[in-house]
Amino acid sequence: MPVEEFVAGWISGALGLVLGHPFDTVKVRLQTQTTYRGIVDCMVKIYRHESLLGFFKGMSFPIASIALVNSVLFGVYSNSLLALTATSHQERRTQPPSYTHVFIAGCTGGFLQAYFLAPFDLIKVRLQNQTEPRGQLGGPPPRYRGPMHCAASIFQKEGPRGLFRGAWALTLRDTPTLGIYFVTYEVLCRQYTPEGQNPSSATVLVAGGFAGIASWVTATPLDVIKSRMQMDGLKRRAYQGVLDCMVSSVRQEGPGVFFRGVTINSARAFPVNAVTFLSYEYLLRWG
Ligand SMILES: CN(C)C(=N)NCCC[C@H](N)C(=O)O
Repeated sequence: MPVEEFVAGWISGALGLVLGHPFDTVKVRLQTQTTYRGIVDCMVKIYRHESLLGFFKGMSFPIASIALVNSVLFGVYSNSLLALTATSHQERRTQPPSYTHVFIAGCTGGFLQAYFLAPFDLIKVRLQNQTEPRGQLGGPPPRYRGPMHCAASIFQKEGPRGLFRGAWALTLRDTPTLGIYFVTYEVLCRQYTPEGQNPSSATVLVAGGFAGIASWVTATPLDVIKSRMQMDGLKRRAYQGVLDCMVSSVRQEGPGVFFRGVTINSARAFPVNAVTFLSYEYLLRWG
């Protein structure tokens, strides 16, 4: 099993993550809180009340976990393609796999990474939703003092299963959309690359960016539900499950609720995934 795919997935994911985290914080707030009038209002309020640091809340855990999560995604994707087509990463330029195989391998990667991602994503979302400024004297203390405290208090109150709150919605979000992610990337790379050659850096950047947008636009409805399920139960339980969360969100806020955060999700997705794919391709070519 080629391990370089896992290492390349880890490093490229970490680079993308740092770049996209401020956008991610704005997206999570828009999806789960009703106090913001839009992207700009949300950014201004975060900056005023919580300073620049407010945009980076909850980032340390994803950084620590990206090694595991992205290497599972890219490693499982590439090794599934190897199992389906018997071609390595290098051989795939001369013998390109079918889009059906790319889709199946992407879905497999997405399905497996969701279980590794679930507890880390839960902690990230809980910390991103804390609006208290850091270290302000006299103000109410935040519920969670940091990622470890957050993990420990969820574990204490709800047991190990509590750490997987929202995992089902996350799996439903990531399985098909990671198939779409890798298919979009492959279609665009093949479209703009002469046969048998490696795609140029510009092609990789554009294909990676659009793969990010296509997958996040289709992922947004379940992303909203996932974030709401993860925030549920802090005060009282509002939802019985994924379906109940969908129905009551639509009843209360209309069908537009499924596209809450789609603009910021797409704006974040382009640079994050352009950088992720560029570094992934280069690491594998040098490796
Ligand atoms: C639509 N989904 C869930 C994805 N495309 N997931 C792949 C993640 C890529 C990158 N770390 C990101 O956060 O955009």
